Amino acid sequence: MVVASPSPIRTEKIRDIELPIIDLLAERSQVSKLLVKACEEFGFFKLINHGIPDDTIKKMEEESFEFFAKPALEKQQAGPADPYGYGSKNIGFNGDRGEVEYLLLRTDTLSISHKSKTISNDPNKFSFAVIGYIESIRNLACEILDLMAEGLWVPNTSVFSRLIRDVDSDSLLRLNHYPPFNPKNDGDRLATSFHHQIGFGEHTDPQILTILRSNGIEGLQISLEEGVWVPVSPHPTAAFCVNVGDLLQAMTNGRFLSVRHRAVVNSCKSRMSMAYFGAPSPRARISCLPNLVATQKPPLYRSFTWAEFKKATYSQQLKESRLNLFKMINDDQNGE
Ligand SMILES: C=C1C[C@]23C[C@@]1(O)CC[C@H]2[C@@]12CC[C@H](O)[C@@](C)(C(=O)O1)[C@H]2[C@@H]3C(=O)O
Ligand SMILES: O=C(O)CCC(=O)C(=O)O
Ligand SMILES: [Fe+2]
Repeated sequence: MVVASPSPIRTEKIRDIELPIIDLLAERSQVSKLLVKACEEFGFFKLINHGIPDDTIKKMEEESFEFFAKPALEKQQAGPADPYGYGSKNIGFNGDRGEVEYLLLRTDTLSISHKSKTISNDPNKFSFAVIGYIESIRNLACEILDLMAEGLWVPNTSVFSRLIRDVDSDSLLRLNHYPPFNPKNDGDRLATSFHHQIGFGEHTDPQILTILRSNGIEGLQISLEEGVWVPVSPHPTAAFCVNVGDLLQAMTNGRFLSVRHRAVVNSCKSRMSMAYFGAPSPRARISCLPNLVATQKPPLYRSFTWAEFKKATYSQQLKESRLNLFKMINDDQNGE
């Protein structure tokens, strides 16, 4: 028998914190300092004056809305999400569920052109919009990563961006749609449990960097302290919210934080988000940067390939802390 677990929302605290807003048009060394500070303190920030043309964003959003407005059977033509394709309510392969439907796409041109035939009645229009959006977002991600490297005084400032510029980069685009959910109007027996107001359960993003755009409806929350959730208010002009992924935390030897976040469902408005996850090639080896290691700060994680990390990610539930599997075991911790 399935028993609804008691609602955890009553034991959670919601706190209001304003995330840093970073203006990419400000003076370069100032921007890189602010980026480093934001990644160390929050792992998240909002971005303004990012330079992505409105039209590129608009075209992508229109395609996304059009797709989610289709009848379920048509959307399923793009699926199942194994892991690329269309999914609804089931997330990943380990029993996670949420009030969300989504489309997960690889970001290489060939795969988008191919997949678009199963997604849209006008595949050329769809692939044109997606390829244009991905190209702009990838360039933006690289620009941010180079600035971060400058702020960290890393000798080779393309140390992060070269990973996602790789032709074999495993970057992803995820389109999420959270239909409005009002438990009172839902006949589902479990509907009154808090579980069903969760659109996308708490997790960290495994990749290097995530660039998220939402349709101005609130729902994203971050947790800097266990049990305390901070809603990220949609910024009227900040088109993007950026966050550090697990790989960047590992490469910066824990200086940057890959922070837990989740998406909750709005009771009357439909929410849509588009997340670009910048990832390296499966063969890429991830190790912490030498200039961030010192006698007092030994490496926190062992070196690993993205293929290894991804395998661990997909074998676990959303909420698991995957980086823990790669922690160095040092003698102090063994009490020796
Ligand atoms: C339950 C899962 C879904 C996920 C793979 C995983 O096993 C654990 C991490 C999940 C996550 C979170 C961030 C991204 O949305 C995502 C695409 C990713 O790379 O890791 C998802 C995975 C997914 O939905 O397939
Ligand atoms: O929809 C959102 O705001 C967050 C989605 C998310 O965290 C993800 O897709 O990994
Ligand atoms: Fe996420």
